[in-house]
Amino acid sequence: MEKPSDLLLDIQHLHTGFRLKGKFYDAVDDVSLTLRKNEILAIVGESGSGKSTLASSIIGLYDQKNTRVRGDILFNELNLVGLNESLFNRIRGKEIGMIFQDPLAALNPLMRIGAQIEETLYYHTKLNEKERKTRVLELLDQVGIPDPVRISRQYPHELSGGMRQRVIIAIAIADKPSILLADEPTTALDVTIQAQILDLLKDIQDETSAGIILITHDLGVVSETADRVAVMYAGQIVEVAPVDELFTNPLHPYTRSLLESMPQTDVDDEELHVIEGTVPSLDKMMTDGCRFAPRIPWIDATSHEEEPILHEVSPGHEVRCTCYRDFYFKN
Ligand SMILES: Nc1ncnc2c1ncn2[C@@H]1O[C@H](COP(=O)(O)OP(=O)(O)OP(=O)(O)O)[C@@H](O)[C@H]1O
Repeated sequence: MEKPSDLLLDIQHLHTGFRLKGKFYDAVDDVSLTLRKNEILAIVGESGSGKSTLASSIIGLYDQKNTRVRGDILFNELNLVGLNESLFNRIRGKEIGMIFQDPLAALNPLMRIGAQIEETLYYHTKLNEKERKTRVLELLDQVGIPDPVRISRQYPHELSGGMRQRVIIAIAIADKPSILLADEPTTALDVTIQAQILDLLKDIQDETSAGIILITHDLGVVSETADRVAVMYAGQIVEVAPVDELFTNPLHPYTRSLLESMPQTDVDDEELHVIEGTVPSLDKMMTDGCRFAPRIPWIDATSHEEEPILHEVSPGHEVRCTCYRDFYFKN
């Protein structure tokens, strides 16, 4: 049974809108989600579904002038929505570690690896110089880097992509944050290295009990790593479920379509076909009705709800709109 104290992040009715030609359009539209200690929550969806916007809302990294964020993101009773920049600077890196897709872009090309990790420790801890240097080597060892002394003296371009991502992870966990936010952490890496980095994230979760938000478009990554999955489409969560439940009993037509596009899926082949189309751009997004309806035009309009909500179909498994009940694939 989960304890209330396990709750790390409580996102309620989050709307994040971008200004386009003088008008705000919500790229994240009424998203409510929780993250608990020791859990890997995957957020999946095609390009443009709002995953990165959700991540940048959590860590407060957006252009204040052209972005409107409403709702609540509660972290230890602190609301991150509207938090001032100096408080956010204390939370980012220290309480919420970040891992991004492109480690090369996230590292300073002119600074040795050890110095970059030490810089984080300098800003976020009270360790003295000697302690920081020792901790740098411990961190490199923790993320599976062989010969930490040698690697700490190297520059980012001297390391492979997988090694660089390990360095980014070392920086992200340097101050033992309670939350790790990983946005497509393995997309730029080849398959073998991807698996190693995912294993490393799981090891870190085991060792630190951190809650991890893993943003990805890759359901293979999800099946191997996540505990719970939220599927996003056009700014909304369309289905959320424990990982096994999502893979064995996918309900929303969009989830089923994503699963069908996965190689070697277990879902019944005869029944499923990939649905054509893409996520609409922000200014073309429907604001009412089922946003997925245009991609399944053969489903009768009466199957959709006028204002689709998330329905709990079993404990922890929710699906948006009633159309899933009548859904079947047809080419
Ligand atoms: N700064 C911005 N200004 C205007 N529109 C934006 C901005 N950032 C994202 N968008 C739009 O918001 C929508 C959601 O984008 P977002 O990057 O969050 O999706 P995503 O699911 O993370 O996609 P990807 O996997 O390609 O990163 C898209 O239509 C995108 O074009």
